[in-house]
Amino acid sequence: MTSSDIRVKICGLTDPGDVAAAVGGGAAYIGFVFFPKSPRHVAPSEATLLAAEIPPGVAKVGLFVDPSDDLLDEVLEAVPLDMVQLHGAESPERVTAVSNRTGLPVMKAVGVRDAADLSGIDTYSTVADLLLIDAKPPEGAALPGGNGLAFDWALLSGRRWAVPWMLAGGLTPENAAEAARLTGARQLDVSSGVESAPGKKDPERIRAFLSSVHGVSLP
Ligand SMILES: O=C(O)c1ccccc1N[C@@H]1O[C@H](COP(=O)(O)O)[C@@H](O)[C@H]1O
Repeated sequence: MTSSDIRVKICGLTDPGDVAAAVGGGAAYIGFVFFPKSPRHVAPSEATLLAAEIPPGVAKVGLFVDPSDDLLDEVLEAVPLDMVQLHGAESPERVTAVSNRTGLPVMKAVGVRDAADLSGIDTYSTVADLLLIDAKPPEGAALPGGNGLAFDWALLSGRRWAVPWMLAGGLTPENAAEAARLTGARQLDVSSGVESAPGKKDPERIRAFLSSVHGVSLP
């Protein structure tokens, strides 16, 4: 077992006070949601202002769901993103195309409900710079992520991929350390677990999440 600091992404920020809580608490990544159906959606102009509060060394991630090239261009013109997160049904070819178009590292989300879904992770490990292993949304869900739903973490036990990966789905300040220990994840992504209501981040929960994984011993 080694004790190491886990890198955390706080996703779906819409408010400068929440950005300050995330940065002050040691987040490695801040996520902005460019998906109008999400309660965490921000316009490019809003994200520009929030991004200005983020110091170098903390990565600014733009979350997109099956984005058009026009949307990618519009956002990238306004917001100095460091990474693109693709959270829709993008094919491996589309992941490569987005990477080439934006010139940014691409993190591809893969939904997991049961063991049969694990092959999807292998598929994207050859084209994405980072994998985001998230719970599959419930049937008919309005959002493909950000549902506060966890999957069976034991499915990932002992599994490794050729590229770095991040664990997401239903993480909270209460379960994040256990999730990291069980899966070996060295990076975690959280959205609804640090909110007081959908789209309303809670700075206390952001700080609690970040301190809960400090110094966790990993396999
Ligand atoms: O947060 C959203 O609104 C969202 C919308 C569309 C796709 C993904 C979204 N969020 C991502 O979902 C996972 C898990 O979120 P949660 O912690 O279970 O609420 C996370 O990667 C977010 O980046």
